[in-house]
Amino acid sequence: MQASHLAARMAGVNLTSFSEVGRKIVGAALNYKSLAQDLKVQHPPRPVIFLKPTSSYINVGQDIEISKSDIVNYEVELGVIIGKKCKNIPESSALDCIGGYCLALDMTNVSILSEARKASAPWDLGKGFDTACPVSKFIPKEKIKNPDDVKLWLKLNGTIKQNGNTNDMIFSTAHLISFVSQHMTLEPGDLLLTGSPSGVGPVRPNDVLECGLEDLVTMKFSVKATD
Ligand SMILES: O=C(O)/C=C/C(=O)CC(=O)C(=O)O
Repeated sequence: MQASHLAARMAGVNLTSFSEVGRKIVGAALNYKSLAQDLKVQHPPRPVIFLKPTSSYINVGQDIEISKSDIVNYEVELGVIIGKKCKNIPESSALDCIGGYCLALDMTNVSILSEARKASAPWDLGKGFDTACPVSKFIPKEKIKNPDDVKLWLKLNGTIKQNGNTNDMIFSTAHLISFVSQHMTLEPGDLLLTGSPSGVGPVRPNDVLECGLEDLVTMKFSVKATD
């Protein structure tokens, strides 16, 4: 068993149930060069971090829920599951904090988020609505040798829309963990969303999203209208 998985066990956290037991979801926005280019934004000088509540988690078999009047984007991401308590961790040892991984969708309510950005207001409502964080099953740490070189893809209704690699990230996985740990303690079971490659776009009710990470996992979610 990996040392960080063991540390989590000793802290009473079963990482395979991260979406039930984890206490926070920390996201990094605009962390891919290709997406920054698509959106015509400058590379951020430091990671742009937001939080999603854990009530936004859904697992395979549940539906993404949106209002017909809102623009809601899909964003496929590598999720890092924290395996041990991390506070003020240097980048050189940050990868030791990883307990495992998952594939995640950072569903984003663009209607709300763009208004928030214009008003320099917080991103929470755009990122944290119920069903905004669909996740795969837990992927053991040893299955991914290098989190900064992992292929990920997404299809919308069978058409490929995102096809990226984490080697396109602006800030590495270790940098993100280290940076966040200088500001908030990361705990076993927490999820770090590492950003999304180019090709993000909107979903409509009855759409089906399918995505995958290397040959490790695929997952499928349907979109339903709440109104
Ligand atoms: O720029 C915006 O309004 C929103 C950007 C995002 O939602 C980007 C991400 O969350 C991401 O790059 O992963």
